[in-house]
Amino acid sequence: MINKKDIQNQIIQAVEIVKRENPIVGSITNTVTINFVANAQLAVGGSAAMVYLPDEGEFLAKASEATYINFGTFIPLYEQTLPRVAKALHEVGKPWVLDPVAVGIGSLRTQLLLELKKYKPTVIRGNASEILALAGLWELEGGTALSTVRGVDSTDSVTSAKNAAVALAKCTGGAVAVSGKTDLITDGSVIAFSHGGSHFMGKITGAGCSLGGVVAVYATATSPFIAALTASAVYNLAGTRAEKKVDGPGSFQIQFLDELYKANAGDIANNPFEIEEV
Ligand SMILES: Nc1ncnc2c1ncn2[C@@H]1O[C@H](COP(=O)(O)OP(=O)(O)OP(=O)(O)O)[C@@H](O)[C@H]1O
Ligand SMILES: Cc1ncsc1CCO
Ligand SMILES: [Mg+2]
Repeated sequence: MINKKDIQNQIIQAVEIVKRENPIVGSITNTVTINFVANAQLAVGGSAAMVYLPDEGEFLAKASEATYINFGTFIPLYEQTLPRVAKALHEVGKPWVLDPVAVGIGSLRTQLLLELKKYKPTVIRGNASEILALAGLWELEGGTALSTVRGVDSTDSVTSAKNAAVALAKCTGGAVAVSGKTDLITDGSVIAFSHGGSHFMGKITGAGCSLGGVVAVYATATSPFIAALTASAVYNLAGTRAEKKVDGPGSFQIQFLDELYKANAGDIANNPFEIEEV
């Protein structure tokens, strides 16, 4: 039986370990939101390091405690960097988070996302359209054709990606997090729905990218499922709190970072969520 209190205790532990240990997390992420990703990782207690080059990525894969790989602004160099880094992570058994941004919009991006399947990302994080399309690309149940993706923003509901998320989690043995108005997090046998956040999160770029970076920070301290749930919970809590203090997306982004920093372990664990068994 899944026990909500037990999950909340694990969230508290993860938050406190991260704040105490300041774990180093390497990222290969898009140029649009790279600064926001690093700032969010620092705000929750992590230490950020961003790279592009293959050998530097391999170095960080081993030297850092977790890694974040985001496909946002794709460049040809990644044809070398990403498989080498994912292979290194798989071999040393370090946790890593995959954000398959805009899966399906180009052939190299598609080819590399197919290639990464065998390195089993610890957590896959994306919006509903990306989770549906990645499951389709990996030929899993619940997936859709790649051609449904139009860009980096979601056109599908979180609940429509439920079967795809479960299938992806069963395929990797890790966790999958689908973001939207309500976030869905699963390890393939349990599903959590995390509530809160703000409509302003869809009006700033990088809420999802930075969420992925923060999942990687928590993945240094706990299981893939708890890491993804903890990150969603602190995002939803900080989003709810920030919205009350601002009147537009510019000030929201600044206030959101402050609220990420100020959120304490107990409040994060108490952010509303429910669980169900698959
Ligand atoms: N309408 C909304 N209401 C509440 N929270 C939201 C809303 N839209 C997004 N969020 C929150 O914003 C965060 C990012 O989710 P989103 O689905 O926007 O990611 P994304 O599309 O990958 O973003 P990006 O690619 O711009 O980084 C999550 O924590 C999610 O809960
Ligand atoms: C807007 C945008 N374009 C490529 S990556 C990115 C950041 C959100 O995914
Ligand atoms: Mg995204």
